[in-house]
Amino acid sequence: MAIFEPKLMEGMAWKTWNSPAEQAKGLADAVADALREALIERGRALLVVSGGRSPAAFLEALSGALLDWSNVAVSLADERWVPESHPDSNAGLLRRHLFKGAAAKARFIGLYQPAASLEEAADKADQFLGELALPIDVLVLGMGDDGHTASLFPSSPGLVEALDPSSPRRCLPMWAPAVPHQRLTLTRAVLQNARVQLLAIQGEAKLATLSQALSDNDELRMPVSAFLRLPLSIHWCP
Ligand SMILES: O=C1O[C@H](COP(=O)(O)O)[C@@H](O)[C@H](O)[C@H]1O
Repeated sequence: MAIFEPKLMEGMAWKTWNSPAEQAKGLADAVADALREALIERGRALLVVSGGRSPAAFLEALSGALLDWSNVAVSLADERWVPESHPDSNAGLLRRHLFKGAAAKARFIGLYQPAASLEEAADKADQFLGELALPIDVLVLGMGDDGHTASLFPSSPGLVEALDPSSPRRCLPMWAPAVPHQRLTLTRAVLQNARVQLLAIQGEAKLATLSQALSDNDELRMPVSAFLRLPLSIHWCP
């Protein structure tokens, strides 16, 4: 199969894996190495991962990594506004696939907050996320077919504020076109300073979306564009 690799900014890294299983293992190795480096340099590490369907195998592989999980804090790039017991909860995804064995010792700082409205939940999450020792050491982003990343959705009210690189907000409410519509996202201001930035995508449709985002460079139409620069490494598999 001829693999088409999109034209990247000079220095940005690209890795093609043969299968989702190889991608999951390779990504988990890269993340574990970066966490080990942070633990050596700072004695602690902050990992932020994405939700959705595709990260399950990667999270499983990462849960087996040999590292000092008791000094690792884990948070989410975005969350659906549902409690952890809900099947769509990203926190629930982490509980099922990452926080097992030694990785259960990691400290989880989630985004979900019960509240009367999504806006109030985002305000509460924003306060609570003050506990994060920023900057993020390792960030693993995903991407939807519409070019959203985290829960930075092209059609959502509040997107301009969430993409403001100097916003004082850590978390904002967002509206997704797919259920569950109500989302909480980390803002670009927090995400953009991650020391190690990885984007994991699978399939030809996402490759086409990524190529479009790289050529258009229009953050409001495809918010992933905001992150398509150094130090991002992109991991793709068919
Ligand atoms: O809704 C979401 O979708 C994207 C992509 O998810 P995937 O399962 O198609 O890889 C994800 O990155 C984002 O965190 C999530 O909330």
